Amino acid sequence: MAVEEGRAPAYLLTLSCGDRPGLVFAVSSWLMQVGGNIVDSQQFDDPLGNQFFMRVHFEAADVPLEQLRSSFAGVGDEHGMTWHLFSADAPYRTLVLVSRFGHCLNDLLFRQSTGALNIVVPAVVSNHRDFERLAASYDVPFHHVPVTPDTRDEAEARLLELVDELRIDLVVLARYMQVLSDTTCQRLRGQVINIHHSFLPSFKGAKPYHQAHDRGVKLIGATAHYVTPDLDEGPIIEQGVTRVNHRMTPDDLVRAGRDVEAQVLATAVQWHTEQRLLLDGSRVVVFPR
Ligand SMILES: Nc1nc2c(c(=O)[nH]1)N[C@@H](CN(C=O)c1ccc(C(=O)N[C@@H](CCC(=O)O)C(=O)O)cc1)CN2
Repeated sequence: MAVEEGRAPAYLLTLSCGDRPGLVFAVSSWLMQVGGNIVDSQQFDDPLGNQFFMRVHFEAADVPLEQLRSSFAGVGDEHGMTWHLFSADAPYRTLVLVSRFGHCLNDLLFRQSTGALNIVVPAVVSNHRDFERLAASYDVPFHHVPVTPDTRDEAEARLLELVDELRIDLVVLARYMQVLSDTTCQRLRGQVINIHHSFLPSFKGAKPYHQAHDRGVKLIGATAHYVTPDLDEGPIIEQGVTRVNHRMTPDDLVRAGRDVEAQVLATAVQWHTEQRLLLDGSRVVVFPR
């Protein structure tokens, strides 16, 4: 996303630490020191965990990112902060994984092509070839990485190789139906977002729409979450629902769920790339627009 003509470069600072008086003063004093101008600032104090969370969008002329980082390090250390400081305009290098259902992949590629999402997609990876032509239609390289019980480790090694080779910032599981190993989840902690096709915690597993049909629910939904080794248990980023009824077959529910899945995933990716998500243990603090 280009810097607007005449505007100073913009940055995003996110931080979390044990709550105590003076944290906002410490951050705003540092911003004064570096000549930063606040565009937007949000904070949350988790009373149960006694944790403080903050997101600051600011502009600062003539101070390179690395200099801002080395300058803020002192503030971060003094207050025991976990912090991140990024350029607000740098697009996220996003690897998209898909299996047999392509509606979320298609939606992400379209939103990327129109600039609706600040991402670049250096590659699409799949354990099937169904969406090779879709990727080609967006000039995105396609990698077929088949997964069988015998090739699961090799497939994951290839995935991590691509993450390094392509300098990936974010991995999106856009209806990728293979369970990632503990090793891969640890290696990519906080960098993998999955779209699960149910309103979690209901209907975990591979066939949630059939489970929903059999249960006779009147609402179905989708959940975007960070991926952890425990299937469908990761910290929830965003959820959405739509109304259904007794006349609808499992296939009708699959069709009704597609748009919810695509919208929920796109929102989660947008919030992640705008540094609006901070992990609070097994929960996610969201600083929305
Ligand atoms: N470590 C994790 N990996 C993945 C997660 C996750 O939460 N943690 N989510 C899945 C996506 N998913 C539901 O959203 C899901 C995918 C696959 C299965 C499953 O049972 N897969 C079977 C094979 C199914 C098939 O080949 O079609 C299996 O792996 O044995 C359940 C839920 C993505 N990865």
